[in-house]
Amino acid sequence: MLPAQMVQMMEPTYDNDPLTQIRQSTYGNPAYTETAYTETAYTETVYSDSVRTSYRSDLRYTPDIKLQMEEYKDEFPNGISLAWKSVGYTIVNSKTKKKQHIVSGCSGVVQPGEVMAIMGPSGAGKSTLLDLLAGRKDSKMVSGQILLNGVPGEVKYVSQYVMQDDALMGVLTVRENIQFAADLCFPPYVDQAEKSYRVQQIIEEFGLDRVADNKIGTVFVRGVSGGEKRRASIASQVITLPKIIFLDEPTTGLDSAAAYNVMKSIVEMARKHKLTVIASIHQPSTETYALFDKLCLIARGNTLYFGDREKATSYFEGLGHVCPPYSNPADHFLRLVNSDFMLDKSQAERHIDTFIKSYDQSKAKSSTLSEIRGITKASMMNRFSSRQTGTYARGFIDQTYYLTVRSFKNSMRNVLMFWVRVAMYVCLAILMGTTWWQVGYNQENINDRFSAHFFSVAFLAFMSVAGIPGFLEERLVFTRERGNNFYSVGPYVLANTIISIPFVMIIAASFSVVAYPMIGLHNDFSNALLFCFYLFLALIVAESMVVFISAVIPIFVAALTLVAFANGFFMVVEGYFVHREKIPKAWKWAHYIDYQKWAFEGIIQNDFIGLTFNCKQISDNPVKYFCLYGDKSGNSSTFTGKDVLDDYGYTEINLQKWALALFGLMIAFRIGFYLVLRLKRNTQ
Ligand SMILES: Nc1ncnc2c1ncn2[C@@H]1O[C@H](COP(=O)(O)OP(=O)(O)OP(=O)(O)O)[C@@H](O)[C@H]1O
Repeated sequence: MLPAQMVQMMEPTYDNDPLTQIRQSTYGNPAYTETAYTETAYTETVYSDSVRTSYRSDLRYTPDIKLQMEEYKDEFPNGISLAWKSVGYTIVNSKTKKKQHIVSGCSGVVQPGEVMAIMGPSGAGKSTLLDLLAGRKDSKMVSGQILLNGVPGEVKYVSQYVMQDDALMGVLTVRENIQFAADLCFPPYVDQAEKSYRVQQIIEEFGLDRVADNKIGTVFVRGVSGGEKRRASIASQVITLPKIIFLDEPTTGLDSAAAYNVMKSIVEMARKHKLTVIASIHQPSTETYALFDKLCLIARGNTLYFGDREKATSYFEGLGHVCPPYSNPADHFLRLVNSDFMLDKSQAERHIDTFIKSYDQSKAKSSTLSEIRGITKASMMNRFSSRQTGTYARGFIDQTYYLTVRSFKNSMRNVLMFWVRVAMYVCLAILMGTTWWQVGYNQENINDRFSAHFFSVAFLAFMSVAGIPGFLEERLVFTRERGNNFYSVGPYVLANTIISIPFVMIIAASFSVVAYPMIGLHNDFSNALLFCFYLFLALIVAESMVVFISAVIPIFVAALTLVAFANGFFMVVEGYFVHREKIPKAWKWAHYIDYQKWAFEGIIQNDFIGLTFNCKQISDNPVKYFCLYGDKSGNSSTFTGKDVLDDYGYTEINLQKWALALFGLMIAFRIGFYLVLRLKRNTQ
């Protein structure tokens, strides 16, 4: 039974609906307390003062219902502390085969509501430490212990890793991007109104109210500022208020004011919702640095200082490194521990060793260790238990639905991706129509007809390369969202396939409507429809090949070259330039996997069969004709389209089977696309 139904069964006797409270608690509302289900009356504040809800809990419910509801409430209303003891990460150097300590012996603790900065010079090990704490490293190479509320546990069930890039859909608004994340991250029993409420709340918390309905921005559309984009990206990734948040350099690429605003939003959110936040950061400004509660300063993978941010200055003063007046402490520390530019290598090593040793013997370290001991529960044999939700909040169908809706909006609004292509195809159709204008039914027009069909298929398919930039942009968003477990590969590939159908249909139809009558092809509506259908099939295979190749090599120039090469190659082995029988044995296989061949042959069959062509009259008395095809005795004035196809050896074409071959190729490329994306995740 869903919680919503359970709650409705309770028939509350108060004015305000407790449903909201109970549902909110399911995704971590800190205002919710453990007492929510005790059988005494109580009042509590939910979300904001403006939404003050009071209710009595003398409700009619059975013990069973109570149990189920307990399962859905916020498991950790007071947040989760994160502690790490002697954490290390060691790799084996592939060249020297020697062990290399990337991070070693790091300890620390961050309490709920606190925000910690990991700082250090470039290559110090910040990202590695962040990944270690987030449980993103291969456990075989990891040493030490990660403790959640004092006991070992799986960080991934209670945390979110916010990646550095702002991969958002540029043509969608800030609200739409965050709403998409909400749709996929909240479980199905959280209804639309509640999700929208939560979206509005996080928009306000991140100071995005003013630009909520502005587009993120693309190369064509001026969107929100860099700082707003970063905040929108972070907001969309923490919409469910995970208890622990890891941020990989959240301020990189921003000016100091934008960086400050980003960090301020994060800090306020952490305080308000008792979230534990850890961020790696490069050179924060004085104001941004002052927002942090704790500092973990590392170099060469070792801790040089861990503790309260406020105490760091006096700690280094104690070591004789006074922070000059009016200077930024963060800059001061980073300069102090940066040995990259020391010419003497051993001197540089000694310089860092001094800091490592000083910290090992410091009060700062011993008080950190005693704080960890303090929160360590009596028995370390216990494991941190949290509700281990499935990997995804929504099922396959929901994921596919939300992805399809978003892709549809994206394509409709993305001028570059779609409408420019449609315009280009229509222009090409006009160009072809005027060039092949009313191609006619004389025998000298046969070649023109073939070339019109060849060019229609080949050029339309070739121009599917125009989809590469749009796909690569979307792929970045996919990579981030998949990393955040918004959805799996299957729904993404399915949505991508579904959404390509209407758009490819529009392209095929807009081309056919213009080109077909202008060229003067087989004058029958059903033939025109079949022409359009075959172009549609060819294009959908071409699109599938584009996404497959772009998934294999997600680099624009490389993908473009490879797709162009494949299409060029398919043109060569199609059987148009070189007679099918003359294609060398070595390339025969390519002829059969060539989608252009199946489309071209289907289209010529559709056009030629049923048509009659005129031979050339060569004498008046007696009347004699010269026929290139069919009856060449000179007595016949016409020949059929079938005669032409027979002459070229196209005797076995079956329209249904040829369409099936195209469909099969589309499925094959889509399966390849799916496998590549799956495989890439596993190897990342
Ligand atoms: N898997 C690995 N194999 C080899 N070297 C590694 C590996 N992981 C990390 N390193 C090395 O360990 C060091 C620390 O890397 P890390 O990316 O954590 O540093 P960082 O402090 O985040 O650097 P930056 O600020 O420049 O991003 C670097 O010298 C890096 O090359």
